Amino acid sequence: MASLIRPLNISSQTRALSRSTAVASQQIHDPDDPKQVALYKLYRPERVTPAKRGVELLKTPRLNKGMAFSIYERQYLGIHGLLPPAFMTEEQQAYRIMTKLRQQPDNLAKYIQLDGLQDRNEKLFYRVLCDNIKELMPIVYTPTVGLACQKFGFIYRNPKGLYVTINDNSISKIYQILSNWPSTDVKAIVVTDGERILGLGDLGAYGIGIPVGKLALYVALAGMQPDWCLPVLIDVGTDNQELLNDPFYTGLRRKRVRGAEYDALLDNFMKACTKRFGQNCLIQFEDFGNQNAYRLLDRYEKKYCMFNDDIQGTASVVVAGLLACTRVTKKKLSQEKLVFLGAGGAATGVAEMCVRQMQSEGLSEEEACQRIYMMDIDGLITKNRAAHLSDRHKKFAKELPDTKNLLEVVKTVQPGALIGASTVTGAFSEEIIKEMCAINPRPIIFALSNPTSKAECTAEQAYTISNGSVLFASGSPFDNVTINGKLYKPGQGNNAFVFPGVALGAVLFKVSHIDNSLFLLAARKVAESVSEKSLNEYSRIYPRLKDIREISIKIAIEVAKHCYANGTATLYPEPEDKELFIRHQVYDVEYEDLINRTYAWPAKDSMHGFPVPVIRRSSMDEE
Ligand SMILES: NC(=O)C1=CN([C@@H]2O[C@H](COP(=O)(O)OP(=O)(O)OC[C@H]3O[C@@H](n4cnc5c(N)ncnc54)[C@H](OP(=O)(O)O)[C@@H]3O)[C@@H](O)[C@H]2O)C=CC1
Ligand SMILES: CC(=O)C(=O)O
Ligand SMILES: [Mg+2]
Repeated sequence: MASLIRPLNISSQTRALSRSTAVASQQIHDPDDPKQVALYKLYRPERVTPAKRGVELLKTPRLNKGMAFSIYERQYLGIHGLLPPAFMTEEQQAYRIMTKLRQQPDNLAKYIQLDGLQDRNEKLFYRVLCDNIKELMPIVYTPTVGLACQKFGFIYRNPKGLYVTINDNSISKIYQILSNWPSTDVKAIVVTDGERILGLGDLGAYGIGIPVGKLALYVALAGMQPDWCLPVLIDVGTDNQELLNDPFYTGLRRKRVRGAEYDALLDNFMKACTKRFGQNCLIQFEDFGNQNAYRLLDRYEKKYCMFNDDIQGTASVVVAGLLACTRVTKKKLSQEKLVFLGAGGAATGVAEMCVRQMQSEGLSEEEACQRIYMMDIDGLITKNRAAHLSDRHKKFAKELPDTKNLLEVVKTVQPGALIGASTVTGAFSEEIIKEMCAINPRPIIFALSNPTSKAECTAEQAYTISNGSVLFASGSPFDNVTINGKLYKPGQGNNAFVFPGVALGAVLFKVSHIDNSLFLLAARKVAESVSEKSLNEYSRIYPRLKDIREISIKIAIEVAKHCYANGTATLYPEPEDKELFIRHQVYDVEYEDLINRTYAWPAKDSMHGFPVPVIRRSSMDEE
């Protein structure tokens, strides 16, 4: 421990470095600028002295600071003597957590430890998550969250969201449930019905882990306030027989309800949310099954402030990756041919956004669709299959023979990019990757299916088989790969680059509807955030994970500009300086002083009166 923690008076620059991701909110504070001070006072989040005291305060995760409570707080708030007499800074607590976490035997144990921390001390949970995002995102999010969902009944300890079931099918009942949630200031809901949890299929009520994980990223990657966020599981049963037989299953033991009753539940849910939390409450749909995802998006997108992350968020992040690739291939997206393995919500959303991007580059819609080839479980989408295709897929149908053979399709089409969102592990075989390399000097291969166990190929396979020429991305993270002494850093093509920023903009500027074109704007922001060094030195076509927080702010600014221009932003007066407005409201992972809760300018380098240790950045957090 002594070698890692050095008590000393460190310069503000060193501290800023060690906390760079955590304090984005304070980066432009200048107490000498009266304009900034005035705006800060106008936009600062409400602060009130907590009504809770004593043990009750220590058991409130949003307020608890453990041994970081100062002597004044301990005495004033009735907790003196309830804690060990020593004091710890937040940094020391974070260090202790990380040390223990790294000693856990596996990722599920790490997930459980972090889950427990979130239940005890919310601010410390986010502090640890923000400071170690590259190391911990695979725990709170894909791939470990998938395993946690599969084992949810067994590892269950505390509820972290709301459950609305088919037995609560009326607006008043759902309103009642929403009213039971302790925060009245909910501004964003992530909801799933658990039918398509990552690529793991129907996990029913165990799917609650996904909204919980997505909302943890709202806070960690965009600085949303935790009490604005509500995870919801809609339980209409499950068709997963294993779960129905599972003694620990936490949901309704019945087959899935479909049809009119299901639709009525969803309608009632949307109305009840709006009634309870207001018409600007954002509702993010997540991991709905193929037959409902697009249908519900079409049904609600013009009526509510909502989006489907798997369709629109994924589309945005994949187009971002493709745009970054154009800087290497020196070909516009509209000059590429693309083959998709999978034609569900994710792949179809991406294909449609590629069409929009190609149109912006001068192609007609028909010409753009001609460049896109899609395969589903029945094979290539061809004109022969037209009678059984949805309208969405008809426009991509090709005058080609039916085939289920991806290699044959790649040989026939000669695509520049191969994109997998199929949940088929290992579908991109050595032969297929070699064929892509024979066609292209820099083939684009995205294995987007989650979790890692479902990826169409691994990073190692893609880089090794292509001898490093591939422009690769995957939905779940892979380790770096070294070939012939050269280091390759696979980017994570995951909607986590997009949904936090879009949500932040939508919530802060009180957007009434999420216009689909926002996602194309977000894609361009993500693409332009990829550095030349990243592209040229490491073939990495996505930004670093630790940059997402700043990217989210950029995306939120784009959302604001676009929504004021098209009249969907309803926050008035329109903030003159949107960036400052955002930065003043994002969540700060530094503990607050609970008794001196004045509206003072936040101290730039508050040391809590104690020596502050320097925490070494995680070795995984390098470039
Ligand atoms: N990286 C990221 O950010 C994201 C990744 N994903 C991942 O993408 C995957 C798919 O998600 P989503 O589109 O929402 O799921 P869907 O269930 O909507 O779609 C899956 C698609 O894969 C097709 N498919 C299944 N088996 C095969 C096969 N053997 N050959 C060809 N196609 C096949 C299905 O065909 P059919 O339609 O005929 O059933 C369907 O079109 C998941 O693993 C998910 O985790 C999703 C969102 C974001
Ligand atoms: C990333 C994501 O949203 C998914 O795999 O479903
Ligand atoms: Mg999803």
